[in-house]
This record gives sequence, structure tokens and C-alpha cells, in this order.
Amino acid sequence: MPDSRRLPTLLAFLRPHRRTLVAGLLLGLVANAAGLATPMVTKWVLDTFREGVDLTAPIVVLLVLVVVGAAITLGQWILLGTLAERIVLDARTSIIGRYFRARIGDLQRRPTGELVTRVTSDTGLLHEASGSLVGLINAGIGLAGTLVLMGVLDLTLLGCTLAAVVVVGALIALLMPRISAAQTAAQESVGQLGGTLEGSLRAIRTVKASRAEGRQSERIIGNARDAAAHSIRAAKVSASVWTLAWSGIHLSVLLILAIGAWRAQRGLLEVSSLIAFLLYVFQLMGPISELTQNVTALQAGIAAAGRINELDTIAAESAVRGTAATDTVPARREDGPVLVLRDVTARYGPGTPPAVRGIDLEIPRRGHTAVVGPSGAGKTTLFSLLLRFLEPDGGEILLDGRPYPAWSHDEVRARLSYVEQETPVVPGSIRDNLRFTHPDADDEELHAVLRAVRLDEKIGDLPDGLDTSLTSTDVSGGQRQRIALARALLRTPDVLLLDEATAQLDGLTEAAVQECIRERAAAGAVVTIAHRLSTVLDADRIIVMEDGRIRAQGTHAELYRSDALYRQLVEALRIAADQTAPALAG
Ligand SMILES: Nc1ncnc2c1ncn2[C@@H]1O[C@H](COP(=O)(O)OP(=O)(O)OP(=O)(O)O)[C@@H](O)[C@H]1O
Repeated sequence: MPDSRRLPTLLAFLRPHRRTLVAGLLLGLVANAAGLATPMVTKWVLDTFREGVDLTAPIVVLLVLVVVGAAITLGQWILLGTLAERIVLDARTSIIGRYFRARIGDLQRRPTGELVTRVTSDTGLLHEASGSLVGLINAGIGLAGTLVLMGVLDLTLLGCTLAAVVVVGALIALLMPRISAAQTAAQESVGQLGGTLEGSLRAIRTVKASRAEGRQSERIIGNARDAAAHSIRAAKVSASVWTLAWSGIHLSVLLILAIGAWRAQRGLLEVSSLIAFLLYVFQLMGPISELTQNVTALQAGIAAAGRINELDTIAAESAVRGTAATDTVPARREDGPVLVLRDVTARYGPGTPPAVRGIDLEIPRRGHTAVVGPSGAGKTTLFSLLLRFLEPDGGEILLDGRPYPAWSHDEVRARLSYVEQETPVVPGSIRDNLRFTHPDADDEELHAVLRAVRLDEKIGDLPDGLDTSLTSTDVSGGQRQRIALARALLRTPDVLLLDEATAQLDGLTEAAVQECIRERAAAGAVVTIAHRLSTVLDADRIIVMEDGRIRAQGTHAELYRSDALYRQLVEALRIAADQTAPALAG
């Protein structure tokens, strides 16, 4: 996207703060006026000195100008610095909110590290850009004012100055787009670096076990090198711009000094005017450097605003219920199945083949339903549909007999609890994890669910008990899974959705988990994606999925008799169980 089209995006971030920006601009104008008046007052001091009259008045005015100018500049810096931080905070708040309201599919299509870079790094660039518009206007007015006052002093010298400014300005304008391109490329490399680094650190065990540390770090360092190369290019072009600007000014000063001295000698110019003029020439450097700095900051900010704006394509889950909704949430029903799927078809993207199709399923209010099937059969997709991470594009899902669109996402999820297969714990302590769904749960409730998963003694023995951080190594993988299960058991959900870990648990733990599920199934619905033989044998009803469809459903005995795929799946689980049993016994 060209910068001209991205500028409105940056302005959208600034708009809520326009009053502060105008105040900053006004302060800048006053500081500018004080700066512009200084050489004229200096000339007044020199003329008064030459005439031999009292110098007090011009010197007092000069001092007042210097002090007032400094105070106003200080005020402007503080104002714009605070504003910049507010804009960064606004942008971060809005992006973080957007991430957590987003549809899971939209988020997962992007590398997590890149999403993080948008919040941490790109918003930082808005910081610089926020004050740059004010800076640009200030500098533009400062430049124009300086040139006008130079014209008042001597038009010929102004002509020389303008010629130098035009030549230097044209060269700078030529170089600026290259700085912008290099900065954009550098930020893109930083985004890729974030994405790859995050993914690699997440998979650090696999990276190490594959002896891929060198290759992987080299790949990421490659991104860092790209970022450095682009930034170095930007730095080199910036350095050229600065050198050109400084050299141009120095040459102009020499030229103006020579021409001015010649004109003063011939009586065409007062010496005091020449000194004032030269002061203006030196002052010219202020607005010119401010212009270049602000244009650079603005370009980086515009590019960052563009990248942040791309996040708008992340679709949010609708926060409100659909058209079928009524204002009141109906009371829980006690009759009929809790969840019903009617002819449900779903896919992950437009034009992709359906991940599940024609699913007809009823989940009874009580009892344990196990879902089995080969890899890719659609088991996880079924859970995603129930949890509303994915919307069906055919058929309907009903909770308590009401279609999902008549409930909000929040209302549906309040009735379910979910234990995911991989990363089932969130950052924080054991207590934070257990109370994640119900932050108001008291310690008594927490100990009750820990007892249910047979973890109360182990947690009680930890030096920090419930306050133990889950990043510490004191808690094993199996214990983490049980903590996640305990969280899901808190406050008795209507439906417990459990995606069993594929890793085998030890016999005692497995028995504890099994007993827990059995107790839950007596009071409510439990649906498991089963990876253990014991879970399948324990289920009241089993759903066999294959190729996105429900192939068969029934009890273990029925399916074992009638369904060949089920028999194969059970045999595979039996072999896995037999293989772990001697290992555990040994
Ligand atoms: N995020 C996704 N984007 C696109 N396609 C997907 C996505 N997740 C799953 N699929 C596809 O949907 C189909 C069903 O996958 P699903 O993950 O539901 O199977 P599964 O039975 O849970 O498999 P597994 O036991 O291996 O986890 C597969 O063909 C899979 O390739």
C-alpha cells in the first residue's frame, strides 16, 4: 500500500487526541515565534550598542525571549511525549482486545510471533510518528518564518539561501523514499523473526532432539540479518541526507558570509543585519533537521499503522446473539438431549473440502459418550463446532433445543467445559489455573476438585501449595493434565468435553481420571475424544467417525460385533495398552 493511502490509517490513531495535538502545535508556534524574533532582537542590541544608548531594554527582551522559548519548548516536549505514550497504549489495548475477540481460525492462520510483534514493536513506531505531524507543521512554519525575516533583512542574501535550500531539499526528497522502503523491509523481517522464533521456542524439545539448534538458530538469525541489512541501508541513506543538509548549510554560510561582507563593504548592508542574517542561516538548520527527522518518523509510523490495520481482516466472533435471539436466557432444561447436531457440515475455509459432513448426533444430558476414529476423521472439528470455535456452513446445532445462533458464544461456553489435548494449562499459578473459568471459586472448592483428580496430597506437599507456578518443574506433564481436568470439573458443567492426551498415564493416574469421568457422567454429559482403551470400554456410548462422517454408533459390545473399523481401532488401543502395562510393571 502506498504511504499516501496509509496516512489516513495513522490519522485514525491520532484523531481521538486532536485537542492535545492542536495544543502541542500552538505551543510549538509560540516557541517558533520566540526563536524567530531572537536574531532581530540581537540586531536591535547591536544597533543600540553602536548608537551608544541604554542597552537595558533590548537585553531584557532578548533574555525573556530565550527563557520563554525554552519553557514553551519544554512544555511542548512533555505534552507530545505523553500523547505519544497514550497513542501507543490505545493501539495496544485495541489490538489485544481484537486478538481475544477474534475467531480462532482467523488467529491461527497467522504466526503467533508476528501477532506479538504487532503489539510490541509496531505500536512503538506509532510513538515516534505521533508527534511528527506537529513537528512537520512547526518546522514548516519555522522555515517559512525564517525565510521571510531573512527577506526583510536582505533580499539578495535570501536569494542565495533559497537557491541552496532548493538544491539540498531536492536531493533529500529524492533519498527519502529509499529510507521508507528500507524501514518497511526491516520491520517485515522483524515480524518474520518473531514468528519463527516463537514457533521454534515452543517446539524447543523437538528442535534439540532433532539436533536442529544450529540450523534453526541460523534461519532465525537470517531474519535478524535481513532486518539489520535493511536498517543499515536506512541508516546509510539517513546519514547521507544529514551530511547533505549540513554541508549545504555550511556552504551556504560561507557563500552568504562572502557575499554579505562584500555588500556590507559597499554600504549596501549593515553589519548588524549581516550578523542577524547569519544567525537565521544557522537557525535554518533547526527546521530543516526537524523536517527530515519528522518525515522519517512519519514514514515509519505510517508503515506500522498499515501493518496494524491489516489486523482488521481478523474477523471477530459475534458478541451478540443472532436474530433468533430473545432478550432473556431460558432456564436450563432437564428433559431431552443437551446437545443436538442436525445434518451439520463444516469446512475450514471457503472452497476447501468439508472437514465434517452430514453429522447427526444427540448428546444425552447424562452419560459418557466416547468419540473414536482414525486421524483426520473429524473428531477435533466436532469439538470445535460444539465449542463454537467454528461455525457450521450447513445444518444446525442446538443447545437445550435452541439453535446456537439464538445463544451468544459466551452463553454456549458457560454450559460447557473443555480440556484440550496439548497445552491444557495457562500461564500462572495452580490456583490461577484452577480458577480460570470461575475466578470467584474459593480454596475449599479448589481442594474438592483436586481431591477428585487425586492431586490434593501432591499439591499440599509443594512448598508454595496452590501458589506454585506452573512454569516450575515441580509439576509433571500428567499432573498438568489433571490440573486441567480439575479446572473443567469445577462448578459442575452441563457438558464436559475432554480431548484425551495421547500420552499414556500411569495406571494409578489413569484409574483416578477414569473414576472422575465416571462420577461426572452420572451427573452430567461427558464427551471424550478417546485415545485410551479404558476410556472406550468405560463409555456408555461410542461414536465412530471416519472421513468427516459418523460411521457407526452404539455400545462397545454392539460396535465390536458389527463394525470392522471399530474392531481395528480397539485392537490398536489394546496393543498400545498391553505395551505400556509391562513397562509400568517393570
Ligand atoms: N485448521 C484447519 N485448517 C484446515 N483444515 C483443517 C484444520 N484442522 C483440521 N483440518 C482438516 O479437517 C479434517 C478433520 O480434521 P480433525 O482435526 O477434526 O481430525 P481428527 O479426527 O481430530 O484427527 P486427529 O486424531 O489426528 O487429531 C482433516 O482432513 C484435516 O486436514
